[in-house]
Amino acid sequence: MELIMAKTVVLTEEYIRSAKLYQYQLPMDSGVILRTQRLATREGWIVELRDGDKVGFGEIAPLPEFSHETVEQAGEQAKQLLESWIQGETIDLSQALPSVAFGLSMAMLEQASELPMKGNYLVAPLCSGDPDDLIVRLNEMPGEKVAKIKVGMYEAVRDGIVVNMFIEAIPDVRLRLDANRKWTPIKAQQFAKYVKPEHRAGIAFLEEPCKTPEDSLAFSLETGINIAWDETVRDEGFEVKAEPGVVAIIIKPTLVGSVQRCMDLVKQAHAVGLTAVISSSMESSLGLNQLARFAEWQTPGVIPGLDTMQLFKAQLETSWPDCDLPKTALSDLEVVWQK
Ligand SMILES: O=C(O)CCC(=O)c1ccccc1C(=O)O
Ligand SMILES: [Mg+2]
Repeated sequence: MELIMAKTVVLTEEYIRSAKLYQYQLPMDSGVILRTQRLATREGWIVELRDGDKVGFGEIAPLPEFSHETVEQAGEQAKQLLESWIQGETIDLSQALPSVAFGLSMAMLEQASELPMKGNYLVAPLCSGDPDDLIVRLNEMPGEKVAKIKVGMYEAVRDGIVVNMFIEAIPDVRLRLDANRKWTPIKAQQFAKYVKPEHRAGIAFLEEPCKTPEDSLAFSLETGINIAWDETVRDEGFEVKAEPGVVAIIIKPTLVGSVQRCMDLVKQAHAVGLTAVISSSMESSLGLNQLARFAEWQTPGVIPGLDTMQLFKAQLETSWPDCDLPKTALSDLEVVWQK
């Protein structure tokens, strides 16, 4: 009898689908530069899915200079796919724009109560200014001390000195360095030359040292410094495989695509012994919280690359732990579409 009743409830709920699309704009810290442009305002969409009394949210926010789609294109596609979802159709996200696939699949996951609540908020502190600030934060960090430093912006010599300084100040630190494909093989070699050999073990990995994956692999072979793929994960035809010197893949869901695609990548990475690191594409606090939950669920024990709340001047709906920035509620946003 109980079984039959439960079934009836599910059937009726399936046909009470509704959805909303909110538009958000959040002010950024004045110093945020993405490749060639300053990002003064972060823009995107929040999708709200309802089915019966179950609700789920997702963030669709193409990142300028990184995503290939614009925020307008993403919004248009989101509306089309939401129309189908409302009709009760199963929607195929494998062909959708990455940011749309990510936001919609996350909303569906949350709506189906399949995204666990517990998040990993122990993020890898990102050094985006004064190295002394990072040392203070690392000393306060419980457990494994992992930090992320951008390299390749100034002289390779300076980067080498900064790395030596960190490892000398905090001997058990595990640095994640990120060159974002900025170096030629010669520049990368210069950097390696300045990092004292006994300090190389303090580098957990260096993300994308060179302009091409081939040069990065050669760099790792020559220097013994472990590397990780980030941009390469989004290259056409990328396949997860074990390669000498490669220890991790960085997964930025907004740039990669659906939750399912991200889970496949994590699974494939683990199968060949690589670490998978869930990382931010500068989502608002709403999306960032979901990424922290996703990271705890799919990559337990691995510190995610989510220290990007500090780049914002405001939060959205969900608070980020220990962040005292002002918060905009979803109810303050404009609903641009609903059904
Ligand atoms: O990965 C992290 O720890 C923080 C996120 C980050 O570095 C990033 C965020 C948005 C766009 C590009 C990048 C990057 O990897 O350079
Ligand atoms: Mg990177």
